Amino acid sequence: MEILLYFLLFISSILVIKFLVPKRYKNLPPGPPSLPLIGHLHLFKKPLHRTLAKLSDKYGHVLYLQFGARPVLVVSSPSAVEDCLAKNDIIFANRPHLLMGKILGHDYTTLLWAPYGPNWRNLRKISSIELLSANRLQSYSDIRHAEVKSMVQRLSGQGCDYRTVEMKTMIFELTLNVMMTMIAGKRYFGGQVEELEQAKRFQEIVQVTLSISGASNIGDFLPILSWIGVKGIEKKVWNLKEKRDKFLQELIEEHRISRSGGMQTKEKNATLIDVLLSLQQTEPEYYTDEMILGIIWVLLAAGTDTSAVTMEWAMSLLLNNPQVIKKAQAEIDNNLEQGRLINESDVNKLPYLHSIINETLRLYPAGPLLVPHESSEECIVGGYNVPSGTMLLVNVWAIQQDPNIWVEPTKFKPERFDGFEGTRDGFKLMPFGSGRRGCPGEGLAMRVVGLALGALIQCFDWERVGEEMVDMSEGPGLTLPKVHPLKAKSGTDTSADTMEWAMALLLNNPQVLKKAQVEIDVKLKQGVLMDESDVNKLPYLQSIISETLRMYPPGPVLIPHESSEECIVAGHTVPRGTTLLVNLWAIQNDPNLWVDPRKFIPERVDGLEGTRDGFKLMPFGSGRRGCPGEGLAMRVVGLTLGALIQCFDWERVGEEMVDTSEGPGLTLHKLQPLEAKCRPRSVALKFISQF
Ligand code: HEM
Repeated sequence: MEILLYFLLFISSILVIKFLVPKRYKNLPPGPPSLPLIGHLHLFKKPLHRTLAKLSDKYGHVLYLQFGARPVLVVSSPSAVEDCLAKNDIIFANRPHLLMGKILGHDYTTLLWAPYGPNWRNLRKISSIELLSANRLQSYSDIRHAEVKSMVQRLSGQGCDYRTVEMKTMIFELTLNVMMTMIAGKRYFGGQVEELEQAKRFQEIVQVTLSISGASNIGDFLPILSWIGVKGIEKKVWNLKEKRDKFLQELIEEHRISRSGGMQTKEKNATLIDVLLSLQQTEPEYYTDEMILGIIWVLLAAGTDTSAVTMEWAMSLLLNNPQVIKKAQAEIDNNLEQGRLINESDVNKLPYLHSIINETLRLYPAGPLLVPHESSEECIVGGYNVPSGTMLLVNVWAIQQDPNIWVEPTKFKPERFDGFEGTRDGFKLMPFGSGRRGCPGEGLAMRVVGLALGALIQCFDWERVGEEMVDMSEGPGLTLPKVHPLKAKSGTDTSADTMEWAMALLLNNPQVLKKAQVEIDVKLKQGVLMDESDVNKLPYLQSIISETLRMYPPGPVLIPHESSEECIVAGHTVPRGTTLLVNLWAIQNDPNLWVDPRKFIPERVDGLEGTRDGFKLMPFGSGRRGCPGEGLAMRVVGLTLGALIQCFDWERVGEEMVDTSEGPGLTLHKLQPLEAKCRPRSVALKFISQF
């Protein structure tokens, strides 16, 4: 079998060299030596923009590479970009045929993937005039304001102390909600989600899309691998397409039904699907469902992650540069009336905020290599001949950090944009691309990013989670994601640690969660959110908390005591002035005292009143220096945990059990912050919707 495979590879490499590798051109741009068959694929290291920047430094800013069977031109100087995207704009206004475009782009017919020609021109016209025009965007400004307000409310609901916030998730959900409300009038994340099943399906589609977007498909460069049956990520992408198309088709159907039922939407409230369906009525042959579906997906795919990663980078840069946050807060406070949340029209009066966004887009452009273009004819770039059918990568990242163009290019200095308007400076700053295939969503992106970032700066003080600077490493993927999702501090306490442990244990023991839900449903009044006095009626919930405190006492070694006199302990003499460390954790997990001590079995403390069992269970310590906050902690944990169990169904994020490794420090906290999936329970929907 192996011999056959090598034979096929050999034969196919000869075929590729003969038929696919372009005939020798004279005056091609320079490039490093290449290997047979794979060309320069062995140099393909992520992040690709950094690898290509190093190669360009060595071989020149017009660089010619061979990714397997595909010739590639990499440009990384303003004049070379001008040659491609201004002088030869039409020639380079095509996209290469890659697997994603074939499957997710409906055989290269959608706006993102279509070749330059009448179909692309028409799609572009529709998006500019009908979907993303200034008027249309203005008509959706309330949607964006409401989403940003809801994010601020959720963050403020966490109290006045600093708390750690999962910034990445929060920002990503905000942009998805904004886009889906504009497109279909639906929000799928956060509070007030109405169609839970639909929301869950959508969330799954988004997750798979994100996991696929960072993967490269080797078959795009070595087609022979596809021919001999090496499919790579192809199957995953087909599955995604099937689920995505079914989901979007149902959304279109829903809108069609409500329109035909006489619920014609007023122009102001029309969603983008409504706009496209009314165009379908006038020209059904062109505006097919498949075409509408393609447009919606491109807007979602191109518009969500790009804006979200830009905000995440901006917040990371701000956390590492607190003086910039202070200056931006002062600008907002001086320009807006006190007590009012920033709105989109305010953003225009805030040049420093605008400079922060430009400086973020300069350092971390969401498309560091733009989207690949392809030449439809032979042309000249930087004095070199470039064959037809060459894939073009514009290394915007390298240009925007070039020390010959920018002073101290790696430093975050929004002031460098003082007095600068817009987001484009010739060909040296162009985070949204340039020319015919430049980004049509720039207006929307700048509104969403400006408003959301402005609100986060206006409404909150921010701090890093630890002493260290926020890690700024870049991950793989198309939209320059951060390797480490951003968290920021907005307090920490033992009650929070206990709740996190309890939730982790419940996720790993779903039968306990079910039993606790049944107890709450049976003992409490239906349709009413539990309150503190209910906790006393719920012995199983209390057992869960006691068992959590047994396995993971917040103070695993009690706060040190000291003997003021000589005394006898277990028959031994202990001198005066001895520090006493009580290893509570060891006692509470001692196999001589507890059966299967590392197993989470709340039933073992059935019938126990309070949280104390002699000296074998005493999470709050004992005696004169025992914890005076026990009562408060039990109320907070009991009520919060109870409400979480009452209101939501919980699931682990993946198949694996939740990692319960313990972190360093005096309080026993989880090493890995807990992540979980939840959805509101039907019994609780009514009161959740009133929050
Ligand atoms: C900060 C946010 C964003 C950034 C940095 C960004 C950047 C880009 C870049 C660099 C390109 C490729 C240009 C080229 O190939 O020459 C692009 C294309 C595109 N963008 Fe954006 N984008 C953002 C947000 C959006 C939004 C909100 C939408 C729409 C809802 C959108 C829709 C598109 C589409 C449809 C294309 C493909 C255009 C075509 O091929 O004709 N983008 N964007």
